[in-house]
Amino acid sequence: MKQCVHVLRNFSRRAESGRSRSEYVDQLVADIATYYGYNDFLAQKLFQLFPVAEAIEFFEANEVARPVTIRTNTLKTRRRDLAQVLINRGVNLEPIGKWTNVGLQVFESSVPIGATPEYLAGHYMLQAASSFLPVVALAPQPEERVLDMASAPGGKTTHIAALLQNTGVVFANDANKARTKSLTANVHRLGCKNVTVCSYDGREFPKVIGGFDRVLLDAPCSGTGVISKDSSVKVNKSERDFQLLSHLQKQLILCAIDSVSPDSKTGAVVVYSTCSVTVDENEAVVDYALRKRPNVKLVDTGIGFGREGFTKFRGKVFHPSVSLTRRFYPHVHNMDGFYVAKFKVEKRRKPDTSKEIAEQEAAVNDVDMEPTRFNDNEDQEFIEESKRKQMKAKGLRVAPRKKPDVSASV
Ligand SMILES: C[S@@+](CC[C@H](N)C(=O)[O-])C[C@H]1O[C@@H](n2cnc3c(N)ncnc32)[C@H](O)[C@@H]1O
Repeated sequence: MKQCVHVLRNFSRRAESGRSRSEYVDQLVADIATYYGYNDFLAQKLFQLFPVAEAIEFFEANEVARPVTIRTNTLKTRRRDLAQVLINRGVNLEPIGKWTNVGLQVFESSVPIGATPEYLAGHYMLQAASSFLPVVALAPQPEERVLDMASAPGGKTTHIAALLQNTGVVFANDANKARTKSLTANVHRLGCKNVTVCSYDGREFPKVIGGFDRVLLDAPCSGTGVISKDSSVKVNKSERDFQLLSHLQKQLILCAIDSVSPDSKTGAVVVYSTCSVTVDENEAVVDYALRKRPNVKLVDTGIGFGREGFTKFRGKVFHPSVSLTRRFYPHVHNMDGFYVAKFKVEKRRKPDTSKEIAEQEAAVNDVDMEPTRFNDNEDQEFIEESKRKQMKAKGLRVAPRKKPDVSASV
């Protein structure tokens, strides 16, 4: 691998005669896949995100655990007080960084950090630093109505509740009912009194309830930002998984936008985040939302660091404002890979024609896969598959899959 990287950094001077650049790249990606244990498809997909030498840093960082971090629950204590109590118990810790005033990094501990009396009393949440970011961007204000559309197990819900100072209301939704148990447990442990837990498919909003000041969509994703925590991602994701996820994310983001009241005096904000680093799940979804909902615009996340989102990627061109979105990487920021985009929602211009009205209404169920084009029948198959999964998750009976119509293809 080192030899290939060396050559690719100065190809014209170092390449063996007769060997093309793409031969070296193919060799390097194959070696990465073998050495780090990825399937070829994912190794290639992740490799494409970075310049050659940086790609190796990214794959290397995925082999190392990120720092253990906790978030102070300001509904029950202050960071300084919590730090002191934990130090007295033999925990070696330090504030995370200037960008958060509630995070602590734990270096070592003589007690299990997930079972101290302070943990059980809800004084803190064990939470990755990257998970604070979407809520920092959301910046909820006291008395607001907030929807956390995919919220289990509640790291971000409880953070939102704390920033609301237990005023207003947080609708904490998750399509997976089983996961709402841990969500409810965390809501109780942390003493959040302004949270309503519910379990709908996010695509049912805003029909279920709408008119929120702010909506967080911490979307279901492939988890390519958290490979150091879950190495199964290295081998269990295929191209089809990314297509299905991107499709679902596009549907959910439109519903998140439509659930916000543009008349909100304090908010009218949507934050979209994933713990994935792929463009399909991030910039492509955000760009899709900008195209389908002309009443939204991207704004600064307010996080203050992070790499700019891509405005161009492998032949795809996104809206220039996508550079306002932020990417976080394990090898750069020493936190899980993450992506955060913040939208401001404005009043919808009245659609001029009935055709426009129909188009706006249909967009959620009829996600186009642009700029990559897909066959409509295939799309239908993905939608059906995703509906089946949702029904199964809700414990509903699912009809057997339809057999493909072989006669039609002969
Ligand atoms: C990244 S996790 C959310 C983590 C959570 N925000 C937190 O901070 O603890 C994504 C969640 O989306 C939920 N989910 C998947 N499909 C969904 C859908 N169609 N509607 C709503 N939630 C969905 C999953 O059950 C999962 O809990």
